[in-house]
Amino acid sequence: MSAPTPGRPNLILASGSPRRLALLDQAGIVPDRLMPAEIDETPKRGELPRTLATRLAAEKAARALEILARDPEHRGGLVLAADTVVAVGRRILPKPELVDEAAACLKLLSGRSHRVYTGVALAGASGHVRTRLAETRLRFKRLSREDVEAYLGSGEWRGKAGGYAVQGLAGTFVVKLVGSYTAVVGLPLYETLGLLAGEGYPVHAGWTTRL
Ligand SMILES: Cc1cn([C@H]2C[C@H](O)[C@@H](COP(=O)(O)OP(=O)(O)OP(=O)(O)O)O2)c(=O)[nH]c1=O
Repeated sequence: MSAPTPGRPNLILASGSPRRLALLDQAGIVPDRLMPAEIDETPKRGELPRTLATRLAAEKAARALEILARDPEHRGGLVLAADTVVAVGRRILPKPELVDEAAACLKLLSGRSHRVYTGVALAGASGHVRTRLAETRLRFKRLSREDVEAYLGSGEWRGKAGGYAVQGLAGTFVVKLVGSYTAVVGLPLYETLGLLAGEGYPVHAGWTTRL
């Protein structure tokens, strides 16, 4: 995807999420390759939301590494993955595909505080996986019937953790956000750049003039 820079490790983004790619781009980082990783995202019995987000991020990175290991063209590199979980207390909300599921999420989030946990994982060339977690607390306004109906009609909830996307229309629901906005959208940039820098990735190399 980008011309390789001498001495820079290859970066593989183990994600099919256009938002994660856009967030990396916002940080001036363009991955060399995309390798979405399909894994079972079912929570374990009694698993805490924060544990789930970290575990799934690590599993996505490990799964992409496994696939890459079978590719003779692949010469090591860093594999980055993330997972976002929305929770009210210990209750983990789904990524709705059906309108009824999305309506149930909005009902639960209306007028309340909830937390968004985004785990980010970076597998180094040796296969060792490091993880970081960003926890963000949000409070939504009390949603009116019109809010809910209009939002459900927008379709923006589909496939999003908790049935909303803060970067879209649901941004109008947020009364308060404490933590990382980029983590809510899907990739915590502070934590991600920390992991990349720790593996020797030149995180500022793409910070050229942008006018
Ligand atoms: C809460 C919230 C989630 N989301 C999205 C981010 C993620 O794409 C999705 C959570 O699902 P994830 O399972 O974290 O990610 P994904 O399956 O979409 O992508 P991949 O595993 O290939 O990386 O919800 C938003 O876009 N905005 C938000 O405000």
